[in-house]
Amino acid sequence: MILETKNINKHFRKPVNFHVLKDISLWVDKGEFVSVMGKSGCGKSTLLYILSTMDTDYEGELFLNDELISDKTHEELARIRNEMIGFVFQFHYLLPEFTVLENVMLPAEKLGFKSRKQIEADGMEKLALLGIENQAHKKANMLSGGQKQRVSIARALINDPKIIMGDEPTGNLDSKNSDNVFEIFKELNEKQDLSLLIVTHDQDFAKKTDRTILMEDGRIIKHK
Ligand SMILES: Nc1ncnc2c1ncn2[C@@H]1O[C@H](COP(=O)(O)OP(=O)(O)OP(=O)(O)O)[C@@H](O)[C@H]1O
Repeated sequence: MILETKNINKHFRKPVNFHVLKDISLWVDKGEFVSVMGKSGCGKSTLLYILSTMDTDYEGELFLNDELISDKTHEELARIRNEMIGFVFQFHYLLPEFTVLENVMLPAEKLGFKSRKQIEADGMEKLALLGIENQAHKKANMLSGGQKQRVSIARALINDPKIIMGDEPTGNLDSKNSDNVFEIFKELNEKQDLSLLIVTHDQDFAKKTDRTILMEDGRIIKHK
C-alpha cells in the first residue's frame, strides 16, 4: 500500500476541545486513484494535512509505502515528504514574479539532489507532459487559471513522487478546465502508475475515480 492509516484521531484544543477526526483508518493501494468527499467542515483538509505529514499533532499510525512514519522527526518527515508526495491545492500558490519553469523547479532545488541544469531539464520535461512547455519562460502571473493549475501539477511532479495529494484542485476552475485536470490526473495514474488521493466537492470528478472515501462529521462512513 502506498498510504495507510490506523485509527487516527485528532483534537483541536482551542478555543474549546473539539474531536475533529475520529478513528480514521484508510488505505490507498499502489496505482489507485481515490477521491475524498464530504460536507464542508467534516474534516477533509485537516485529514489531508496529516496524511501529507505537514501536521504531526494527532494520535494513531500513518504509513507511507508500507513504512511507519508517524514516529519520525520533523527533519525525516521533510525529506520523506519532498521525495514521496506531490501536492496540488485549490489555489495554485505559484510565485507570481518567478517564471513558470522556475516555479516548477523549486521543490527539486529544495531537495538539493540534482544540479540546476538537470533540474531545468526535468522541469521542461514535466511542462511538456502537461502540454505547456511553450509557457516555460513567462512569468507565472501571465497565465490563465487553467494553465496555472497545470503548472502547479508540473511542480507537484518534479521530484517524481509516489503519490499526488490534492485539496480541491479543481475547486477554482470552470468545468472545461476541471475535466482537463481530471484527464491529466487519469493519464498520470495510468501511464506513470502514480497513486492519487484527491479531496473534491465535485460529484462528476469523484465518480470517475477508482474509489471514493466518504466522510461525515470527522468519520469515514464509506470506502467505496
Ligand atoms: N485550527 C483550528 N482550530 C479549531 N477548529 C478548527 C481548526 N481548523 C479547522 N477547524 C474546524 O475543524 C473542522 C474541519 O475543518 P476542515 O477544514 O478539515 O473541513 P473540510 O471538510 O476540509 O471543509 P471544506 O470542505 O469547507 O474545506 C471544521 O469544523 C473547522 O471549523
